[in-house]
Amino acid sequence: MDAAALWQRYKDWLYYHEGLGFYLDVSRMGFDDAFVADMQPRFAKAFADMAALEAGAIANPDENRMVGHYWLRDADLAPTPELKQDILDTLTSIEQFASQVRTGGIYPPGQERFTEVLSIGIGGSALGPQFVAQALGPDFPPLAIHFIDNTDPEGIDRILARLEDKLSTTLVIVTSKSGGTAETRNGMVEVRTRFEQRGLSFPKQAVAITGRGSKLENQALSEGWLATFPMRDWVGGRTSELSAVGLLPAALQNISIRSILGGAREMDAATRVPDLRRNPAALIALAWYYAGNGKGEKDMVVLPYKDSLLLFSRYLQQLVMESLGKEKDLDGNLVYQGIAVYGNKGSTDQHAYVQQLREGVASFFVTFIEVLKDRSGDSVEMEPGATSGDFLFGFLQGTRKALYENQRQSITLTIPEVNAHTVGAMIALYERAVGFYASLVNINAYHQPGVEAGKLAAAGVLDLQQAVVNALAQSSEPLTLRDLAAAAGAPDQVETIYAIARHLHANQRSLAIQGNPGHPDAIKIAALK
Ligand SMILES: O=P(O)(O)OC[C@H]1O[C@](O)(CO)[C@@H](O)[C@@H]1O
Repeated sequence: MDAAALWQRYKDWLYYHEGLGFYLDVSRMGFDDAFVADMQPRFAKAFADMAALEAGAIANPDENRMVGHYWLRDADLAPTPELKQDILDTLTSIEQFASQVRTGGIYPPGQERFTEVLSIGIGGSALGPQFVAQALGPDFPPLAIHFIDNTDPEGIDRILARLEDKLSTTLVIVTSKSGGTAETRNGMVEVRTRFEQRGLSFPKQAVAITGRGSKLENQALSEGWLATFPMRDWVGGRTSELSAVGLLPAALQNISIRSILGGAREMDAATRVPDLRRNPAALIALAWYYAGNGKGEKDMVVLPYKDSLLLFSRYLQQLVMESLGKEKDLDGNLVYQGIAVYGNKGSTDQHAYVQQLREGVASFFVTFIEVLKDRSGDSVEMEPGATSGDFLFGFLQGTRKALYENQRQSITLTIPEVNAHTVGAMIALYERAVGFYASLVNINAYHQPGVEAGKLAAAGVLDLQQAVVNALAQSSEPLTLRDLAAAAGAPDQVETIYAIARHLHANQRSLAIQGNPGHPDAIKIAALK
């Protein structure tokens, strides 16, 4: 396509939202008019599905649940007056609680005020708050935020070491919709133990964000934690950023949660328009479908050219991959759907993997995110007429062009600046794009059956570990792996028992490996006395 034709295509497909100052360019995706025409019936269905979802249909049939994250930013949309009131009341209680904590009305025992927030959660109960904290957190927040989002002991120790002197003024938020996620429970127990070792009362400094009736909620209520906030069953973990999950930590950092919600609401209105060309989320879903042939054949590389958006790619990774990565479609056919998402930030990645993007395997399309405003205040010139921001801009444009010239496709999203309003809008944009795409390929975007298999397998490994330790304790002499497996009642699990032995040995717990661990058949395992 020559330059004039490309410019025409750019103008033909350019989407601009005046209120949000938001642009979307899909001109560098190679679809033609015939493809768009072919897709129209699928989009008609996607728009109808979305309207039904917003009206309260059971859009998550496997779990028999409504899908209501859109109601969080426009409570008038909630399908019943009770739900509407619940949303409004929760918002008010978040604002009141956060304001009292910030101003010292709610304070830790024996201290003037809370100075830190420690957020414990994983997946959808961590990624949104982490992304928003990095994107919008002020330089000097009233409460500095820290995260434990794994069951890695060293990771937990590192955070606790940083908080050591401030534990007595740390507000702990435990976030878990199910209230039973092992990693989150472990993080909570670890932190609680540290509190107790320091003579601090954990309940007096703890808040739970969790589902009604969950184990976590019961614990928080029975122990008299500072507060509990709800996670409703009609809000999924990966779409929970604009529920208490994201709003409470944001409000504690003095980020305007009304602006985040307002931006999302405005984007929701824009993505409710049942016309492909006038709907930015539909355009994104169209581009995804085209790029990957409706089967996720191309990965999505997310390249925000702004440091504060670094975690957006990680946030999108869960949103897109946990929603779209499904074995079966809604009719039960095996489809193995999904879109792989990765990314970091431009132009940093130019000096890492962009080499492969430009010249290597063409297994992807790029989503560029451009932010028009460079910084608050003036910029110095690095070279005559060129600031640091001009360089960043130039690298984005240059990479986009270089990729296109080598038949690598891209989408470009442009926002005026990173603020609460635009961040809310971006979250809403991708929530909707994922919903549309799921309709296009006929899958349930709102469940995650695959995750359960890994959780069950992990529990099985821990049961086996216990059986191994018990079997060794009853043995009067060291055992070969094969004999140990037989004694533990798991003769076909020798490899897992080898892994268990290595791990326990390295931590000097319960057993020791005798012999060269590189030769599994030659080693013996002895109980540690
Ligand atoms: O909020 P919870 O129930 O602790 O779950 C955390 C995360 O774990 C998952 O359920 C996957 O295991 C995600 O969907 C969810 O965001």
